[in-house]
Amino acid sequence: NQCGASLVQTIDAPLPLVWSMIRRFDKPQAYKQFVRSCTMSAGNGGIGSVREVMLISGLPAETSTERLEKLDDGMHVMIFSIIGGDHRLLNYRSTTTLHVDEEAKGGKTVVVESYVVDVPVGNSKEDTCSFIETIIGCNLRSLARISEKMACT
Ligand SMILES: O=C(Cc1cc(C2CC2)c(-n2cc(CNC(=O)c3cnc4ccccc4n3)nn2)c(C2CC2)c1)NC1(C(=O)O)CCCCC1
Repeated sequence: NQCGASLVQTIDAPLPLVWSMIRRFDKPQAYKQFVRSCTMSAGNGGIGSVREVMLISGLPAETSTERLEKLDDGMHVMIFSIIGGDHRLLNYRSTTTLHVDEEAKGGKTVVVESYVVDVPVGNSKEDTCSFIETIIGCNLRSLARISEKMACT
């Protein structure tokens, strides 16, 4: 029993700049505010790499082990899955793609992040989606803030 959805964030910054932030599999803390640090336990950031994510203190979970499934610098697609950690997200898989918003002059970037995950026993599909989408929403707004600030300078 899985749930999933897609979230969209428009960013007023050039696609290459936004992509340079997203593609750093070894540095999720660059814009994910619940992440304290990250170390690579396999690979050097390319496909098949595995990262050990340490969360900020005060959260129910402390760690997450995640594997990079796809990183396409031509199509601007990144896919990672969660393969371990002291949390309750099983079979979580995230797909993030970047697009240029042709309508907006000055070339804005549209980020689309989709996920699927098993609904944990004891939780409803709605609760699970709401829980995950709150965090993804924070991450995408943080990415927008940081990218737009970098684009200004
Ligand atoms: O951004 C982050 C960092 C991140 C990663 C993690 C867990 C290590 C995976 C957490 N977390 C999770 C938990 C323990 N609760 C669960 O497991 C959990 C699972 N089902 C639920 C279903 C319904 C209600 C509550 C649920 N509760 N304690 N802390 C956080 C805390 C909540 C803010 C942030 N993670 C994602 C990313 O894009 O990197 C985006 C969000 C999804 C995972 C990937």
